[in-house]
Amino acid sequence: MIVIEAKKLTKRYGNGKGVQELNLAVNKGEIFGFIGPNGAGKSTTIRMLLQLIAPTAGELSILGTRIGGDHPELRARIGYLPSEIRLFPDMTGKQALEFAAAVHGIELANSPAARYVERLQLDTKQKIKSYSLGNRKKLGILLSIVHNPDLLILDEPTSGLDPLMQQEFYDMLRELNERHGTTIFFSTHVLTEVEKLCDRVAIIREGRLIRVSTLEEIAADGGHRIEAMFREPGDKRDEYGIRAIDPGAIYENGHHIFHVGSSLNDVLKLLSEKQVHELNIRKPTLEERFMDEYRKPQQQPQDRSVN
Ligand SMILES: Nc1ncnc2c1ncn2[C@@H]1O[C@H](COP(=O)(O)OP(=O)(O)OP(=O)(O)O)[C@@H](O)[C@H]1O
Repeated sequence: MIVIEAKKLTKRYGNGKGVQELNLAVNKGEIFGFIGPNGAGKSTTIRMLLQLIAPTAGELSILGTRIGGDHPELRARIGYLPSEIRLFPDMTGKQALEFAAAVHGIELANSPAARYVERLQLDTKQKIKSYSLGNRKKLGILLSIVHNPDLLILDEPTSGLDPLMQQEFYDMLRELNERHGTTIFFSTHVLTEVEKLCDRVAIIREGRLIRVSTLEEIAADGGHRIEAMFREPGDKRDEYGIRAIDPGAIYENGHHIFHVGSSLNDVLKLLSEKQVHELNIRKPTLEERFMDEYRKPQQQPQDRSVN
């Protein structure tokens, strides 16, 4: 079953920004990462998934319901953690959780949130106004799962959590996913988060989806990362023909960083004719592959495999 299905989903703001013709299919039980640099369109997409804003064009179905008009029944099946949570400051954590459970017509004790309060080491007797940023985040996470949603949407969920709590949070998400079959869709800038959690990842840039892949597919992309420093100072990308090999080549502090496909012959020939001061050739890390995807010159929209 497809839990999130977007076809040519578009949101255009008055300033021409937004997201353009997104095609996306997230399957039931997937942990799906949505990554992209600042301003790429992650929050805009999430707001459309939550029916907080209406698309300008395109189609969207959530949990088998075609979006358009009001769908209160869907709200009972979706959990959402916004990137910045607004909470009632004078409530205690426990009161907030009980309130959220009551809104959904359930007992807090029967909710998955009750199980995780202790795990996340949250003191729910304290008033929310005394909570640190990390504790507010923890409460937000618990509030988003109070009603055991079928689909959990998280907007930059771990910002503000220390590494130990992040790990606890990842374990919790994995457990929710395995025990309840919860489909999890989350946006992030944090690449290690994607690596630790996701089955598949969509990369968005400048409002367009540039890739949807499994992590294995991204890791298996062929190619080499080359970092070269030349005896002659300055940026040699054009003069030495480096940009002809990789239009996305970058120049930083005397280093020329570029990528080639599986064959190194052309680049070795080129380098052998120059005065090379330092050279490093290796397979890129997963993080570098993501950064490459961010930096790549914009391709024709949707010309990479999008499932
Ligand atoms: N209400 C709005 N009116 C006009 N432009 C907007 C509005 N909301 C977002 N934008 C623009 O749309 C683009 C996408 O923004 P969005 O907030 O969705 O990106 P994002 O990927 O969530 O970024 P970040 O990681 O910084 O939160 C940006 O260029 C942003 O400036």
